[in-house]
Amino acid sequence: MGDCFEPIARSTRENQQRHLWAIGLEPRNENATLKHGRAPGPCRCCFALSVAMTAVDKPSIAPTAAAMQTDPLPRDWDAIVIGSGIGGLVTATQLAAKGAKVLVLERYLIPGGSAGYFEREGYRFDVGASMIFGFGQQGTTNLLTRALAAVGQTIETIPDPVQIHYHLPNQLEVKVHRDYEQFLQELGDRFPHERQGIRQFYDECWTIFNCLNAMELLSLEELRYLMRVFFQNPLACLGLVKYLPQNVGAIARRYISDPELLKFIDIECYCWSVVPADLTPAINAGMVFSDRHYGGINYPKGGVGQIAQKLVDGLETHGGRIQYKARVTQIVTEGGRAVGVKLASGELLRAKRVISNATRWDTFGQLLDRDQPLDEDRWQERYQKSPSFLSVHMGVRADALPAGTDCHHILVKDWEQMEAAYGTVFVSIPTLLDPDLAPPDHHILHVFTPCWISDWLNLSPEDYQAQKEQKAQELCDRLAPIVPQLDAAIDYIEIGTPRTHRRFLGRVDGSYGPIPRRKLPGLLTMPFNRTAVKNLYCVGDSTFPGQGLNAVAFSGFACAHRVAADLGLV
Ligand SMILES: NC(=O)c1ccc[n+]([C@@H]2O[C@H](COP(=O)([O-])OP(=O)(O)OC[C@H]3O[C@@H](n4cnc5c(N)ncnc54)[C@H](O)[C@@H]3O)[C@@H](O)[C@H]2O)c1
Ligand SMILES: CC(C)=CCC/C(C)=C/C=C/C(C)=C/C=C/C(C)=C/C=C/C=C(C)/C=C/C=C(C)/C=C/C=C(\C)CCC=C(C)C
Repeated sequence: MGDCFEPIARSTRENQQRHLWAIGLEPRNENATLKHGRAPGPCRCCFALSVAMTAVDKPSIAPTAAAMQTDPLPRDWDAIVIGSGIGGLVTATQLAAKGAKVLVLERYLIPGGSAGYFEREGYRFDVGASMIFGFGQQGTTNLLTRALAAVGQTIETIPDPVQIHYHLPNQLEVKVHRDYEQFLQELGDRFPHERQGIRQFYDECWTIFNCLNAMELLSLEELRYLMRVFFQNPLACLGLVKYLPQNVGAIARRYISDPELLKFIDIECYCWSVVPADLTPAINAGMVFSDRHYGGINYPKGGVGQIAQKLVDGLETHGGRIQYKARVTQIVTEGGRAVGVKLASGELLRAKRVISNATRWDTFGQLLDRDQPLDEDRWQERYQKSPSFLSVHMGVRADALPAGTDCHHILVKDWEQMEAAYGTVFVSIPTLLDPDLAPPDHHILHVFTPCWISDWLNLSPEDYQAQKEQKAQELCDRLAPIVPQLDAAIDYIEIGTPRTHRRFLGRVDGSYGPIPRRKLPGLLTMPFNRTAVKNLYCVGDSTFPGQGLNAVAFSGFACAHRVAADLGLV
């Protein structure tokens, strides 16, 4: 177990490369199952480490060589960021680039949160989805490209020619091609009577996207910025004002009446917002439905985990620091203002500003040292936790995949079940884009489906294990349209449940994020970054504009801008 217990002396990069994300180690590592007689995969040292992390909670700093030569930790930070999800890291890097002294505290061993990775037996698995927006080269909505560039980093990416291959009820097979016209043609061929409505609907989404993509994207809580963008681009601003309170379902029904096509628009939304079109904000739909054809879906070479790693590299070269195995247990306030945080080790760290990348439920329900502010009660009355996921990570023989298989798939058997637990199946095969993530002649298959943590509580270890295996088998059986002989081709399999997501991502109930309890006015009721507690900010998917890497990157840009303005740095 020595290997993993030496991160203090290692560079961040080495620490991360040695790490194995412990998704399958819940509650113990025997959940990893290998077929074809290879020895069980997860290494004992990492199991020990994951246990050590929760049991001992002894923080360790994993500085780069450059950072190791710098001074010891300052006593007073300009900003402390709780959590190194992409929202937290974009905030931290933006602040560091503006000259702030920033410390990121991460409870886990590597950065990235749901955009992290883990390695087993020569496979590098993405913890979350592998469908990445925000890596375009033009406009202003390419927020991942921009966040990296701001701290001198770039990532090689691989373009995905098809965003999603849908396998839907009534043999509705549709591919969302990167080429917009090809996509419209294919969908129109299936619904020829709606050809015009289809174009009008998606074109209106482009109108939204073009407004966003024409302006600098910063904090909507900063009046000087709002005035500047308004004078620079009044029409785009007014366009966004118009769409902010709208959901996309109403826009779709303006142009489309075929009920099956409206169901298709629902799954187009559900697969990233986890709610149907009537509950999905129009601005987010405008982003997703257009950017996939503009900047495109691009996979980072080396896996999704590269994004967080490069942001950390950029943070450290700009004087920021990150501390791993540093679980924050309390946000400390004095006189009603946030003044610092307490770690599980008992250490108290002070900062002028505290920024939480944990979910709002965790931030205000668990971490804040005083009663939850009334604003949060109101927010919880409007938004609820989305389900979590059952995730099956597999290594499979390459010859099992038919030629021409696409990277991302969605399967729904029965429209009535689309929103039900286990109703929609998501599939990512990132090795079709980056073969280096698996051993030669093998692929990674990440299959996941929404489900609630309540299904996985109060089970004995044996029942928990048996339920995992049963549900994973049911999921695999549903993959026949994509991988006909899957069972015989599996080389490695590991199953994560909502409990795994809760434990290793630190997300309440393993939730994917907030979803509206009922129809709300678009994005209008999503909170920005400031909170009711002075000097405490939130960032990530429980802030405007919600889930998604590009969305939380926006939230990071906005949060850093607001904090920098409050610190007098802009
Ligand atoms: N394809 C995609 O678009 C894609 C892929 C992966 C992830 N995602 C999205 O990324 C979004 C999540 O990003 P995010 O930035 O909001 O957060 P996150 O949940 O990914 O990261 C939060 C981080 O905070 C850490 N943390 C939580 N509580 C802590 C505490 N008390 N002390 C120290 N650290 C703590 C966690 O360990 C984690 O690393 C989700 O919306 C998800 O959908 C999208
Ligand atoms: C001045 C005046 C008067 C006024 C003002 C107005 C204004 C300016 C306004 C503004 C606004 C803004 C800026 C807004 C923004 C927004 C944004 C940025 C948004 C974004 C979004 C994004 C998103 C939503 C994304 C998402 C994504 C996702 C979630 C993804 C996911 C994925 C998955 C999960 C899938 C998977 C699948 C398979 C596997 C198949």
